[in-house]
Amino acid sequence: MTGKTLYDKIWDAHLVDQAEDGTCLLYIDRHLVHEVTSPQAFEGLRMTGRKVHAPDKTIAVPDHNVPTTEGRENTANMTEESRIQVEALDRNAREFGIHYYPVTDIRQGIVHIVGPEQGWTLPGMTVVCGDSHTATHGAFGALAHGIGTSEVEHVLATQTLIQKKSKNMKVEITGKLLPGVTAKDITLAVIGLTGTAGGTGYVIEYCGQAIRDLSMEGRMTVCNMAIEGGARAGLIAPDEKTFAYVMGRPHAPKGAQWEAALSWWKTLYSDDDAHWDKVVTIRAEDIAPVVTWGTSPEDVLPITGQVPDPSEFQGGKIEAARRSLDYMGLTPGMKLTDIKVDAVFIGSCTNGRIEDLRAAADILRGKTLAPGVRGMVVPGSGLVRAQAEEEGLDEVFKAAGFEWRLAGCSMCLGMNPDQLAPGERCAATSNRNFEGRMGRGGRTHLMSPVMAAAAAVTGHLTDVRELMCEMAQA
Ligand SMILES: CC(C)[C@H](C(=O)O)[C@@H](O)C(=O)O
Ligand code: SF4
Repeated sequence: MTGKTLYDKIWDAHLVDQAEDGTCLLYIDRHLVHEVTSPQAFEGLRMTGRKVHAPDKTIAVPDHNVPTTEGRENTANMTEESRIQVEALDRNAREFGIHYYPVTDIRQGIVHIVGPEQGWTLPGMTVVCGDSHTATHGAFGALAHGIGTSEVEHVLATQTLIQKKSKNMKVEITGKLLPGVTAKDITLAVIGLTGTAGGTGYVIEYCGQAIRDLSMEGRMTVCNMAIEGGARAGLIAPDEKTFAYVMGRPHAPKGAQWEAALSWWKTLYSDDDAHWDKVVTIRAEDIAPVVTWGTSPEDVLPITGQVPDPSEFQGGKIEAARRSLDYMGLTPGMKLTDIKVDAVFIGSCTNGRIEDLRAAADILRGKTLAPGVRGMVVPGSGLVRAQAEEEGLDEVFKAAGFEWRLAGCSMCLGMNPDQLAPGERCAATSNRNFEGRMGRGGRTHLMSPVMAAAAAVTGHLTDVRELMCEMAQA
Protein backbone atom coordinates (compact mmCIF):
# COMPACT_ATOMS: atom_id res chain seq x y z
CA MET A 1 0.00 0.00 0.00
CA THR A 2 1.32 3.42 -0.90
CA GLY A 3 1.43 6.22 1.65
CA LYS A 4 -0.98 9.11 1.86
CA THR A 5 -0.66 12.74 1.02
CA LEU A 6 -1.66 15.39 3.53
CA TYR A 7 -4.80 15.94 1.46
CA ASP A 8 -5.62 12.20 1.58
CA LYS A 9 -5.21 12.20 5.37
CA ILE A 10 -7.50 15.18 5.97
CA TRP A 11 -10.03 13.85 3.48
CA ASP A 12 -10.13 10.41 5.11
CA ALA A 13 -10.51 11.91 8.58
CA HIS A 14 -13.61 13.84 7.45
CA LEU A 15 -15.31 11.29 5.24
CA VAL A 16 -18.85 10.63 6.46
CA ASP A 17 -20.05 8.56 3.53
CA GLN A 18 -19.04 7.55 0.02
CA ALA A 19 -21.44 6.60 -2.78
CA GLU A 20 -20.54 4.09 -5.49
CA ASP A 21 -19.91 6.79 -8.08
CA GLY A 22 -17.28 8.36 -5.82
CA THR A 23 -19.49 11.16 -4.52
CA CYS A 24 -18.62 11.76 -0.89
CA LEU A 25 -20.09 13.47 2.11
CA LEU A 26 -17.47 15.37 4.10
CA TYR A 27 -17.77 16.73 7.62
CA ILE A 28 -17.01 20.45 7.80
CA ASP A 29 -15.18 21.83 10.84
CA ARG A 30 -15.43 25.54 10.11
CA HIS A 31 -17.88 27.51 8.04
CA LEU A 32 -16.92 31.10 7.37
CA VAL A 33 -19.62 33.39 6.07
CA HIS A 34 -19.60 36.83 4.45
CA GLU A 35 -22.39 39.08 3.29
CA VAL A 36 -22.18 38.50 -0.47
CA THR A 37 -22.80 34.75 -0.78
CA SER A 38 -24.93 34.05 2.29
CA PRO A 39 -28.24 36.00 2.16
CA GLN A 40 -30.07 33.45 -0.02
CA ALA A 41 -28.67 30.54 1.99
CA PHE A 42 -30.07 31.89 5.25
CA GLU A 43 -33.30 32.72 3.46
CA GLY A 44 -33.48 29.08 2.36
CA LEU A 45 -33.18 27.94 5.97
CA ARG A 46 -35.82 30.39 7.08
CA MET A 47 -38.27 29.31 4.43
CA THR A 48 -38.00 25.66 5.43
CA GLY A 49 -37.91 26.34 9.16
CA ARG A 50 -34.41 24.94 9.65
CA LYS A 51 -31.71 26.11 12.05
CA VAL A 52 -27.95 26.39 11.63
CA HIS A 53 -26.73 22.90 12.54
CA ALA A 54 -23.51 23.99 14.28
CA PRO A 55 -23.69 27.71 15.14
CA ASP A 56 -20.51 27.40 17.25
CA LYS A 57 -18.58 26.39 14.10
CA THR A 58 -20.04 29.14 11.92
CA ILE A 59 -18.39 32.55 11.79
CA ALA A 60 -19.71 35.61 9.98
CA VAL A 61 -18.08 38.89 9.07
CA PRO A 62 -18.97 41.64 6.56
CA ASP A 63 -16.00 42.53 4.36
CA HIS A 64 -16.74 42.97 0.65
CA ASN A 65 -19.28 45.77 0.70
CA VAL A 66 -18.21 47.76 3.71
CA PRO A 67 -16.65 51.18 3.14
CA THR A 68 -13.18 51.58 4.65
CA THR A 69 -13.82 55.07 5.99
CA GLU A 70 -15.10 56.26 9.37
CA GLY A 71 -18.86 56.29 9.94
CA ARG A 72 -19.45 53.08 8.07
CA GLU A 73 -21.63 51.57 10.79
CA ASN A 74 -24.28 53.83 9.29
CA THR A 75 -25.46 51.64 6.39
CA ALA A 76 -27.44 54.57 4.97
CA ASN A 77 -24.16 55.70 3.37
CA MET A 78 -23.87 52.50 1.33
CA THR A 79 -25.25 51.71 -2.10
CA GLU A 80 -28.63 49.99 -2.00
CA GLU A 81 -27.18 46.60 -2.92
CA SER A 82 -24.39 46.77 -0.33
CA ARG A 83 -26.74 47.95 2.36
CA ILE A 84 -29.14 45.06 1.75
CA GLN A 85 -26.34 42.47 1.98
CA VAL A 86 -24.70 43.91 5.07
CA GLU A 87 -28.01 44.36 6.89
CA ALA A 88 -29.05 40.82 5.96
CA LEU A 89 -25.82 39.40 7.41
CA ASP A 90 -26.38 41.39 10.58
CA ARG A 91 -29.91 40.05 10.95
CA ASN A 92 -28.99 36.49 10.00
CA ALA A 93 -25.99 36.30 12.33
CA ARG A 94 -28.05 37.46 15.29
CA GLU A 95 -31.13 35.41 14.47
CA PHE A 96 -29.25 32.15 13.85
CA GLY A 97 -26.87 32.68 16.78
CA ILE A 98 -23.56 32.29 14.94
CA HIS A 99 -20.27 34.01 15.81
CA TYR A 100 -20.28 37.49 14.37
CA TYR A 101 -17.83 40.36 13.95
CA PRO A 102 -19.70 43.49 12.77
CA VAL A 103 -17.81 46.63 11.67
CA THR A 104 -18.11 48.04 15.18
CA ASP A 105 -15.96 45.12 16.44
CA ILE A 106 -12.19 45.62 16.26
CA ARG A 107 -11.87 41.99 15.15
CA GLN A 108 -13.80 42.70 11.92
CA GLY A 109 -11.87 42.34 8.70
CA ILE A 110 -11.53 40.23 5.57
CA VAL A 111 -12.94 36.81 6.41
CA HIS A 112 -9.72 35.02 5.39
CA ILE A 113 -7.69 37.18 7.71
CA VAL A 114 -10.11 37.03 10.64
CA GLY A 115 -10.39 33.20 10.65
CA PRO A 116 -6.69 32.47 11.26
CA GLU A 117 -6.27 35.50 13.51
CA GLN A 118 -8.99 34.32 15.88
CA GLY A 119 -7.78 30.72 15.90
CA TRP A 120 -10.84 29.42 14.03
CA THR A 121 -8.58 27.95 11.37
CA LEU A 122 -6.57 25.00 12.69
CA PRO A 123 -4.41 22.28 11.11
CA GLY A 124 -6.21 19.21 9.82
CA MET A 125 -9.59 20.94 9.60
CA THR A 126 -11.99 21.21 6.72
CA VAL A 127 -12.79 24.89 6.23
CA VAL A 128 -15.30 26.25 3.74
CA CYS A 129 -16.66 29.67 2.83
CA GLY A 130 -18.76 30.99 -0.01
CA ASP A 131 -15.63 32.60 -1.38
CA SER A 132 -12.97 31.37 -3.76
CA HIS A 133 -10.05 32.63 -1.69
CA THR A 134 -10.85 30.26 1.16
CA ALA A 135 -7.74 28.43 -0.06
CA THR A 136 -5.85 30.92 2.16
CA HIS A 137 -6.55 28.75 5.21
CA GLY A 138 -4.66 25.88 3.59
CA ALA A 139 -1.51 27.54 4.93
CA PHE A 140 -2.32 25.85 8.24
CA GLY A 141 -2.54 22.38 6.74
CA ALA A 142 -6.33 22.64 6.58
CA LEU A 143 -8.38 21.50 3.60
CA ALA A 144 -10.02 24.79 2.72
CA HIS A 145 -11.97 25.80 -0.33
CA GLY A 146 -14.71 27.99 -1.69
CA ILE A 147 -18.30 26.84 -2.10
CA GLY A 148 -21.36 28.21 -3.90
CA THR A 149 -24.41 29.72 -2.23
CA SER A 150 -26.50 26.53 -2.44
CA GLU A 151 -23.63 24.70 -0.75
CA VAL A 152 -23.49 27.43 1.89
CA GLU A 153 -27.10 26.56 2.68
CA HIS A 154 -26.24 22.84 2.76
CA VAL A 155 -23.36 23.38 5.17
CA LEU A 156 -25.41 25.70 7.36
CA ALA A 157 -28.13 23.08 7.60
CA THR A 158 -26.02 19.92 7.94
CA GLN A 159 -22.36 20.85 8.64
CA THR A 160 -21.48 18.53 5.75
CA LEU A 161 -20.64 19.04 2.08
CA ILE A 162 -21.07 16.82 -0.98
CA GLN A 163 -17.73 16.55 -2.74
CA LYS A 164 -15.71 14.48 -5.18
CA LYS A 165 -12.09 13.93 -4.39
CA SER A 166 -9.52 15.90 -6.38
CA LYS A 167 -6.16 14.62 -7.57
CA ASN A 168 -2.89 15.30 -5.74
CA MET A 169 -0.45 17.88 -7.08
CA LYS A 170 2.86 18.79 -5.50
CA VAL A 171 4.45 22.19 -6.05
CA GLU A 172 7.94 22.20 -4.64
CA ILE A 173 9.97 25.40 -4.28
CA THR A 174 13.53 24.33 -3.60
CA GLY A 175 16.32 26.48 -2.16
CA LYS A 176 16.15 30.01 -0.82
CA LEU A 177 14.50 33.17 -2.10
CA LEU A 178 16.81 36.02 -3.06
CA PRO A 179 16.49 39.48 -1.44
CA GLY A 180 13.46 41.46 -2.63
CA VAL A 181 11.60 38.27 -3.61
CA THR A 182 8.57 37.32 -1.50
CA ALA A 183 5.74 34.83 -1.04
CA LYS A 184 3.68 36.81 -3.56
CA ASP A 185 6.37 36.32 -6.18
CA ILE A 186 6.36 32.57 -5.49
CA THR A 187 2.64 32.25 -5.94
CA LEU A 188 2.53 34.48 -9.05
CA ALA A 189 5.54 32.67 -10.53
CA VAL A 190 3.80 29.31 -10.06
CA ILE A 191 0.69 30.55 -11.88
CA GLY A 192 2.87 32.12 -14.56
CA LEU A 193 4.38 28.69 -15.15
CA THR A 194 1.36 26.41 -14.84
CA GLY A 195 -1.32 28.81 -16.13
CA THR A 196 -4.73 29.52 -14.66
CA ALA A 197 -5.87 25.99 -15.55
CA GLY A 198 -2.71 24.17 -14.45
CA GLY A 199 -4.24 23.18 -11.14
CA THR A 200 -7.70 22.25 -12.45
CA GLY A 201 -8.88 19.04 -10.80
CA TYR A 202 -6.11 19.09 -8.19
CA VAL A 203 -5.46 20.02 -4.62
CA ILE A 204 -1.97 21.52 -4.48
CA GLU A 205 0.45 20.92 -1.65
CA TYR A 206 3.22 23.52 -1.59
CA CYS A 207 6.46 22.26 -0.11
CA GLY A 208 10.22 22.65 -0.25
CA GLN A 209 12.79 24.76 1.56
CA ALA A 210 11.49 28.14 0.38
CA ILE A 211 7.98 27.32 1.62
CA ARG A 212 9.30 26.07 4.98
CA ASP A 213 11.25 29.33 5.31
CA LEU A 214 8.10 31.45 4.88
CA SER A 215 6.27 32.91 7.87
CA MET A 216 2.62 31.92 8.35
CA GLU A 217 1.67 35.22 6.71
CA GLY A 218 3.74 34.33 3.66
CA ARG A 219 2.28 30.83 3.51
CA MET A 220 -1.22 32.34 3.54
CA THR A 221 -0.23 34.56 0.60
CA VAL A 222 0.93 31.50 -1.35
CA CYS A 223 -2.18 29.38 -0.63
CA ASN A 224 -4.50 32.35 -1.22
CA MET A 225 -3.76 32.27 -4.94
CA ALA A 226 -4.04 28.48 -5.42
CA ILE A 227 -7.47 29.16 -6.85
CA GLU A 228 -6.03 31.54 -9.46
CA GLY A 229 -3.98 28.59 -10.66
CA GLY A 230 -7.22 26.62 -11.05
CA ALA A 231 -6.72 24.33 -8.06
CA ARG A 232 -9.54 23.22 -5.78
CA ALA A 233 -7.39 24.11 -2.78
CA GLY A 234 -3.79 24.72 -1.78
CA LEU A 235 -2.20 23.56 1.42
CA ILE A 236 1.06 23.43 3.35
CA ALA A 237 1.95 20.83 5.97
CA PRO A 238 1.87 22.29 9.47
CA ASP A 239 5.12 22.61 11.41
CA GLU A 240 6.48 24.35 14.51
CA LYS A 241 5.81 27.77 12.94
CA THR A 242 2.19 26.81 12.43
CA PHE A 243 1.78 25.58 15.99
CA ALA A 244 3.47 28.71 17.38
CA TYR A 245 1.12 30.94 15.35
CA VAL A 246 -1.97 29.07 16.51
CA MET A 247 -1.06 28.72 20.18
CA GLY A 248 -2.95 31.06 22.47
CA ARG A 249 -5.33 32.38 19.80
CA PRO A 250 -8.84 32.96 21.19
CA HIS A 251 -10.42 29.86 19.64
CA ALA A 252 -7.40 27.56 19.58
CA PRO A 253 -7.57 24.54 21.91
CA LYS A 254 -6.09 24.95 25.37
CA GLY A 255 -4.53 22.68 28.02
CA ALA A 256 -5.10 18.94 27.54
CA GLN A 257 -7.07 19.65 24.35
CA TRP A 258 -4.07 21.49 22.96
CA GLU A 259 -1.80 18.51 23.68
CA ALA A 260 -4.25 16.11 22.05
CA ALA A 261 -4.64 18.37 19.01
CA LEU A 262 -0.88 18.78 18.70
CA SER A 263 -0.24 15.06 18.60
CA TRP A 264 -2.70 14.69 15.68
CA TRP A 265 -1.37 17.78 13.91
CA LYS A 266 2.12 16.27 13.99
CA THR A 267 0.89 13.38 11.81
CA LEU A 268 -0.25 15.82 9.12
CA TYR A 269 2.34 15.53 6.37
CA SER A 270 2.57 13.66 3.09
CA ASP A 271 4.21 10.27 3.45
CA ASP A 272 7.45 9.74 1.52
CA ASP A 273 5.81 7.05 -0.61
CA ALA A 274 2.60 9.03 -1.28
CA HIS A 275 1.38 9.14 -4.87
CA TRP A 276 1.37 12.47 -6.75
CA ASP A 277 -0.64 12.87 -9.95
CA LYS A 278 1.34 15.95 -10.96
CA VAL A 279 4.58 17.49 -9.73
CA VAL A 280 5.98 20.96 -10.44
CA THR A 281 9.38 22.02 -9.15
CA ILE A 282 10.77 25.56 -9.17
CA ARG A 283 14.12 26.75 -7.85
CA ALA A 284 13.59 29.69 -5.48
CA GLU A 285 16.76 31.31 -6.87
CA ASP A 286 15.09 31.44 -10.30
CA ILE A 287 12.19 33.55 -9.01
CA ALA A 288 12.51 37.32 -9.54
CA PRO A 289 10.18 40.04 -8.29
CA VAL A 290 7.30 39.72 -10.74
CA VAL A 291 4.39 41.83 -11.96
CA THR A 292 1.40 41.08 -14.15
CA TRP A 293 1.08 42.89 -17.47
CA GLY A 294 -2.34 41.61 -18.61
CA THR A 295 -5.81 40.81 -17.35
CA SER A 296 -5.23 37.27 -16.09
CA PRO A 297 -3.13 36.28 -13.07
CA GLU A 298 -1.06 34.04 -15.38
CA ASP A 299 0.17 37.10 -17.30
CA VAL A 300 3.26 37.22 -15.13
CA LEU A 301 6.75 38.47 -15.99
CA PRO A 302 9.88 39.36 -14.06
CA ILE A 303 10.03 43.13 -13.55
CA THR A 304 13.16 43.17 -15.72
CA GLY A 305 11.09 42.07 -18.73
CA GLN A 306 9.16 43.75 -21.51
CA VAL A 307 5.49 43.83 -22.48
CA PRO A 308 5.09 40.75 -24.70
CA ASP A 309 4.06 40.72 -28.34
CA PRO A 310 0.79 38.79 -28.80
CA SER A 311 2.40 36.93 -31.70
CA GLU A 312 4.71 35.22 -29.17
CA PHE A 313 1.68 33.27 -27.92
CA GLN A 314 -0.17 30.35 -29.45
CA GLY A 315 -3.78 29.53 -30.33
CA GLY A 316 -6.48 31.43 -28.45
CA LYS A 317 -3.87 33.12 -26.30
CA ILE A 318 -2.83 35.38 -29.21
CA GLU A 319 -6.22 37.07 -29.30
CA ALA A 320 -6.43 37.08 -25.49
CA ALA A 321 -3.08 38.85 -25.24
CA ARG A 322 -4.10 41.39 -27.88
CA ARG A 323 -7.29 42.14 -26.01
CA SER A 324 -5.41 42.33 -22.68
CA LEU A 325 -2.87 44.81 -24.04
CA ASP A 326 -5.63 46.88 -25.56
CA TYR A 327 -7.51 47.01 -22.24
CA MET A 328 -4.32 47.67 -20.29
CA GLY A 329 -3.23 50.41 -22.73
CA LEU A 330 0.21 48.87 -23.30
CA THR A 331 2.38 48.39 -26.38
CA PRO A 332 4.50 45.28 -27.08
CA GLY A 333 8.20 45.68 -26.37
CA MET A 334 7.73 48.42 -23.80
CA LYS A 335 9.89 47.93 -20.71
CA LEU A 336 7.76 46.95 -17.73
CA THR A 337 9.60 49.53 -15.65
CA ASP A 338 8.37 52.24 -18.04
CA ILE A 339 4.73 51.61 -17.11
CA LYS A 340 3.47 54.59 -15.11
CA VAL A 341 0.92 54.11 -12.34
CA ASP A 342 -1.83 56.41 -11.07
CA ALA A 343 -2.67 54.51 -7.90
CA VAL A 344 -1.20 52.04 -5.42
CA PHE A 345 -3.31 49.66 -3.36
CA ILE A 346 -1.81 47.77 -0.44
CA GLY A 347 -4.24 45.35 1.16
CA SER A 348 -6.56 42.36 0.44
CA CYS A 349 -6.66 38.80 1.79
CA THR A 350 -3.50 38.12 -0.24
CA ASN A 351 -1.33 40.83 1.27
CA GLY A 352 -3.22 42.70 3.98
CA ARG A 353 -1.52 41.14 7.00
CA ILE A 354 0.88 42.81 9.43
CA GLU A 355 4.00 41.41 7.78
CA ASP A 356 2.87 42.86 4.44
CA LEU A 357 2.37 46.29 5.97
CA ARG A 358 5.76 46.11 7.69
CA ALA A 359 7.46 45.18 4.43
CA ALA A 360 5.79 48.01 2.51
CA ALA A 361 6.53 50.52 5.29
CA ASP A 362 10.21 49.53 5.27
CA ILE A 363 10.43 50.66 1.64
CA LEU A 364 8.35 53.80 2.19
CA ARG A 365 9.95 55.10 5.38
CA GLY A 366 11.16 58.65 4.81
CA LYS A 367 9.88 58.69 1.22
CA THR A 368 6.75 60.04 -0.43
CA LEU A 369 4.35 59.05 -3.15
CA ALA A 370 5.49 60.18 -6.60
CA PRO A 371 3.63 63.32 -7.79
CA GLY A 372 0.13 62.55 -9.06
CA VAL A 373 -0.01 59.05 -7.59
CA ARG A 374 -2.67 58.24 -5.02
CA GLY A 375 -2.07 55.51 -2.47
CA MET A 376 -4.28 53.53 -0.15
CA VAL A 377 -3.32 51.13 2.62
CA VAL A 378 -6.15 48.93 3.84
CA PRO A 379 -5.28 46.62 6.74
CA GLY A 380 -6.88 43.17 6.45
CA SER A 381 -8.51 43.40 9.88
CA GLY A 382 -9.08 45.82 12.72
CA LEU A 383 -6.45 43.95 14.71
CA VAL A 384 -3.88 44.23 11.92
CA ARG A 385 -4.65 47.94 11.85
CA ALA A 386 -4.21 48.27 15.62
CA GLN A 387 -0.95 46.34 15.54
CA ALA A 388 0.35 48.50 12.70
CA GLU A 389 -0.55 51.64 14.63
CA GLU A 390 1.24 50.33 17.70
CA GLU A 391 4.34 49.93 15.55
CA GLY A 392 3.94 53.39 14.02
CA LEU A 393 3.46 52.02 10.50
CA ASP A 394 0.39 54.21 9.97
CA GLU A 395 2.61 57.25 10.47
CA VAL A 396 5.02 55.99 7.81
CA PHE A 397 2.18 55.52 5.33
CA LYS A 398 0.52 58.83 6.12
CA ALA A 399 3.82 60.73 5.94
CA ALA A 400 4.35 59.16 2.52
CA GLY A 401 0.94 60.48 1.43
CA PHE A 402 -1.07 57.27 1.64
CA GLU A 403 -4.61 57.05 2.95
CA TRP A 404 -4.80 54.87 6.06
CA ARG A 405 -8.11 53.02 5.93
CA LEU A 406 -10.34 50.74 7.99
CA ALA A 407 -10.40 47.00 7.30
CA GLY A 408 -12.23 45.40 4.37
CA CYS A 409 -11.82 44.04 0.85
CA SER A 410 -11.69 47.63 -0.40
CA MET A 411 -10.29 48.16 -3.90
CA CYS A 412 -9.53 44.48 -4.43
CA LEU A 413 -13.03 44.20 -5.82
CA GLY A 414 -15.17 47.18 -6.81
CA MET A 415 -18.09 46.29 -4.53
CA ASN A 416 -17.63 49.25 -2.20
CA PRO A 417 -16.73 52.93 -2.61
CA ASP A 418 -12.97 52.21 -3.06
CA GLN A 419 -12.57 51.98 -6.81
CA LEU A 420 -10.35 52.95 -9.71
CA ALA A 421 -11.62 55.48 -12.24
CA PRO A 422 -11.84 54.36 -15.89
CA GLY A 423 -8.34 54.13 -17.37
CA GLU A 424 -6.65 54.51 -13.99
CA ARG A 425 -3.66 52.19 -13.56
CA CYS A 426 -2.91 50.62 -10.20
CA ALA A 427 -0.04 48.72 -8.64
CA ALA A 428 -1.97 46.32 -6.40
CA THR A 429 -1.13 43.66 -3.85
CA SER A 430 -4.41 41.81 -4.45
CA ASN A 431 -4.95 38.61 -6.45
CA ARG A 432 -7.04 39.34 -9.52
CA ASN A 433 -6.31 41.66 -12.43
CA PHE A 434 -9.52 40.96 -14.37
CA GLU A 435 -11.08 43.66 -16.53
CA GLY A 436 -13.06 46.05 -14.36
CA ARG A 437 -12.18 44.21 -11.17
CA MET A 438 -11.13 47.32 -9.23
CA GLY A 439 -13.67 49.57 -10.91
CA ARG A 440 -14.94 49.89 -14.47
CA GLY A 441 -12.10 50.51 -16.89
CA GLY A 442 -9.50 50.28 -14.10
CA ARG A 443 -6.15 48.62 -14.87
CA THR A 444 -4.49 46.35 -12.34
CA HIS A 445 -0.89 45.18 -12.07
CA LEU A 446 -0.50 42.50 -9.40
CA MET A 447 2.68 42.44 -7.34
CA SER A 448 4.09 42.08 -3.83
CA PRO A 449 3.80 44.74 -1.11
CA VAL A 450 7.46 45.80 -1.49
CA MET A 451 7.04 46.09 -5.25
CA ALA A 452 3.85 48.13 -4.82
CA ALA A 453 5.68 50.40 -2.37
CA ALA A 454 8.51 50.82 -4.86
CA ALA A 455 6.05 51.80 -7.60
CA ALA A 456 4.46 54.29 -5.22
CA VAL A 457 7.77 56.06 -4.70
CA THR A 458 8.87 56.23 -8.34
CA GLY A 459 5.47 56.51 -10.03
CA HIS A 460 6.15 53.58 -12.36
CA LEU A 461 6.60 49.83 -12.05
CA THR A 462 9.97 49.44 -10.40
CA ASP A 463 12.41 46.70 -9.48
CA VAL A 464 12.38 46.97 -5.70
CA ARG A 465 15.91 45.54 -5.59
CA GLU A 466 17.22 48.80 -7.08
CA LEU A 467 15.58 50.81 -4.31
CA MET A 468 16.94 48.36 -1.76
CA CYS A 469 20.46 48.87 -3.11
CA GLU A 470 20.09 52.65 -2.88
CA MET A 471 18.77 52.31 0.65
CA ALA A 472 21.68 50.10 1.66
CA GLN A 473 24.18 52.62 0.28
CA ALA A 474 22.60 55.65 1.94
C1 LIG B 1 -17.58 37.97 -3.75
C2 LIG B 1 -16.91 36.64 -3.68
C3 LIG B 1 -17.90 35.58 -4.01
C4 LIG B 1 -15.64 36.57 -4.53
C5 LIG B 1 -14.93 35.22 -4.49
O1 LIG B 1 -15.53 34.15 -4.45
O2 LIG B 1 -13.74 35.17 -4.52
C6 LIG B 1 -14.66 37.65 -4.11
O3 LIG B 1 -14.18 37.46 -2.81
C7 LIG B 1 -13.51 37.73 -5.07
O4 LIG B 1 -12.36 37.80 -4.63
O5 LIG B 1 -13.75 37.76 -6.28
S1 SF4 C 1 -9.91 40.78 -0.37
FE1 SF4 C 1 -10.41 40.49 -2.51
S2 SF4 C 1 -9.91 38.38 -2.96
FE2 SF4 C 1 -10.04 38.58 -0.76
S3 SF4 C 1 -12.11 37.99 -0.25
FE3 SF4 C 1 -12.08 40.21 -0.50
S4 SF4 C 1 -12.64 40.56 -2.63
FE4 SF4 C 1 -12.08 38.40 -2.46
